[in-house]
Amino acid sequence: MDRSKKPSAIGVGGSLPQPTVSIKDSTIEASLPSGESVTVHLYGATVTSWKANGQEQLFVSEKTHLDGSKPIRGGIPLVFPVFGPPPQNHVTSSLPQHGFARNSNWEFLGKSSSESAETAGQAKADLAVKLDFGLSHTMLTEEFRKAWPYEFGLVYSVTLTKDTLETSLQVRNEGTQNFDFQVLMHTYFDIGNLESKTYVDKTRNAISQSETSAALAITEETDRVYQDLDPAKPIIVSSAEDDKTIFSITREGLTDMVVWNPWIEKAKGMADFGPDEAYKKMLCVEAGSVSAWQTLEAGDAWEGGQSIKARL
Ligand SMILES: O=P(O)(O)OC[C@H]1O[C@H](O)[C@H](O)[C@@H](O)[C@@H]1O
Repeated sequence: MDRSKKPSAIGVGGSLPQPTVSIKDSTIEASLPSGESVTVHLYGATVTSWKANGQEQLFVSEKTHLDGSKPIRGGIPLVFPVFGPPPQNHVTSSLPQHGFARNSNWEFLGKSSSESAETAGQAKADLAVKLDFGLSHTMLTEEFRKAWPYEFGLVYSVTLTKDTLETSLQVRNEGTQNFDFQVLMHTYFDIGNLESKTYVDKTRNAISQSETSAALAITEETDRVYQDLDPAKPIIVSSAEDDKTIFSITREGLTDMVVWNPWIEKAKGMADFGPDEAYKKMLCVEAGSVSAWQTLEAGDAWEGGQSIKARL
């Protein structure tokens, strides 16, 4: 029997609080009725804040530029189409370090929210809000378009649920030529205080040849690329002191993981990193596909993403 046209009973369903989305200047903020929120800056479609369990989960440098003159130092900058300094004599050679996605103005494509099916006694438990952002070749500066002359479309989705932050990127080849790309979600985690406790990144399932230990202690400058990981097996960032999980990251389509902490000297050398000692409260754990090139054929699309749980 089709009851869709019948008025719903007062107090059921529709009267429950819904997610809110607000747009202010160049930022989009989404909040759930349970208090979690996420903020995305249109410059780079950079997630600049994720609040969950009553606290900020991402690190943003006090000295970051937010005016579009430099990539945002913190949150989740997106690396595309090249990771690190571009190789010489390569199609990406004229691009800046980490490509152009983090230094381009994206557009907000809209929001959608969803709820899990109502189950007895557990109505609408899994409320989620998704924000979509777009970047295409027509939106790039002339300089970037010349440096990477492919016709592409990116759709970046940021989904907030009570327990997770999910970020996923769809890359479309809208041209007639194949292109190669690398991609990375350069997540700066706020880990509280590295000084009073030692934190480790448990790359439990790393099959990298050089990494024999399942856990990596962060006690000095660290910049490593772990390759060929099983994306479904979580990377755990935990406190060595009490082995408590701080973050747990699963991925789809992203088999590499970069772990980076600049430590004291490098932190001091970065003009947009501050305060100097902030290296003690941040750790970058970056899900990506960077150790090889993904080839995307004309007309094809690729998708990859991460799902993060914090301080559960
Ligand atoms: O200073 P950026 O261009 O933002 O790069 C910051 C860092 O990104 C990644 O984590 C790389 O592995 C590091 O080598 C690099 O220093």
